[in-house]
Amino acid sequence: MGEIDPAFIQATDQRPKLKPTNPVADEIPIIDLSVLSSPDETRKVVSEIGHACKNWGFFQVINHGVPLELARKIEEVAKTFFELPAEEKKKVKRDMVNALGYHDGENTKNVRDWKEVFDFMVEDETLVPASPEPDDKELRKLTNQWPQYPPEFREVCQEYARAVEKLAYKLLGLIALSLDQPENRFNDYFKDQQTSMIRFNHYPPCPFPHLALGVGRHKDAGALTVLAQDDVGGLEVKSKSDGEWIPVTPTPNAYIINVGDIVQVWSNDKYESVEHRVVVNSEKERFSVPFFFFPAHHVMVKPLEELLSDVNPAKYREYNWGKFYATRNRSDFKKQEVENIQIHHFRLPE
Ligand SMILES: O=C(O)CCC(=O)C(=O)O
Ligand SMILES: [Fe+2]
Repeated sequence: MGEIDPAFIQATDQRPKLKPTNPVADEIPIIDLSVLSSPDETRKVVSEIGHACKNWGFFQVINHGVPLELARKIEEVAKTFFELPAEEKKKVKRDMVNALGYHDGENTKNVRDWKEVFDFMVEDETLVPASPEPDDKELRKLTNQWPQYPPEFREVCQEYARAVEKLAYKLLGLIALSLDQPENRFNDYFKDQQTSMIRFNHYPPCPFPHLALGVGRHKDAGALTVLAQDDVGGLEVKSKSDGEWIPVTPTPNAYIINVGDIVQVWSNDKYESVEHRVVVNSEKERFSVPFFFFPAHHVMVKPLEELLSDVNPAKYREYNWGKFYATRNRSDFKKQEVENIQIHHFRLPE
C-alpha cells in the first residue's frame, strides 16, 4: 500500500467516518422541474425550492431540460481526457498566469485534495481583475486552454456549458421568486460578462480513504452550483439541523444544486451556503462536473435592499466579486499562512 504523502492527511477532526452509523433519515429534497409550464405548479416548485434553500442549502432537480445525451457525452470526454498520459495532460496545465486547464495539486483549507481537475470558463474569454490587490484596477483576459485529445473535447464542453447555463438561469429565477423578487432580479449581474466556470473532477481510488478527502470541507463562493455526479457517491453535506455529514445518494440523471455564498449575502442569511466535502474510496474512481454560476467581475455583492428593514438590517457590507474570486484563487493554488477569504470577513456587527 505504501505511505501516504503527509500533504493529503486531514486533521483528526476532519477525517470521514467511512461507515455512517446512522441510516440517512432525511435525504436532501428532489424537485421535479417538468411542471413549470403551469402557474400553480410553478408556485409549488418555488415554495419547494425556498424550503430546500432554507433548510438544506442543497437540493436535487430532475427533468431539468439538460439533454441526457449531452450529459453522457460530457462524462465521456472528461474520462477520456483524464485517462491520457500525465505528459499529455500537463500540456494544458494550470499555472500562476493562467488558472485554467489541468491541475492535480489543489488544496482546500491547506490540505491537499485527492483529485485531479480540468477547469474551463463558460465564456471563452473572461475579464477578471489582474490581481487580488484592492487598489489595482487592472483587468486581464482569462483564456481557456483546450487539450488536443479527445478531438471533440472543446465542442462538447461548449455545448454542455450552454445547456447547463440555461438551467442555472432557470434556477436563479426560481430562487429570486422564492425571495418574493421578480424572476429576472439577478440576471443583469451575469449578462455579458459572467465569470462562470465548469470543472471536471476526477477522484482516483485512494488507499487511505480514512485519512484523505477528495475535496476538504468548503462552501462554494458563487451564486449557485449545478453539479453532475456519477453513480459512485462520496459527496457529503453538512446538515443544518445537527451538523452531521449527510451523504448525497446519487440519483440517476439528477443535478445537485447548492446555493453559494453570493445567494447567502443577497438573501441576507435567509439562505445559507452550506459546507460540503467529498469522501473517496479505495476501490472506485469517481467523476463529477460542477458548473459554478459566477457573476461578472465588477458586481458588488450585498444584501438585496428590497429585503431589508428595521427588523432585518443588512448583515454584510458590500464586496467586489472579482477581487473576492482573485483572492480565493491565489490561495487554492499555494499553501497560505492566513485564512482564505470568506464572506464572514464582510459581516457587519449586529
Ligand atoms: O465532486 C463533488 O461531488 C463536489 C465537488 C465540489 O464540491 C466542488 O468542486 O466545489
Ligand atoms: Fe463545492
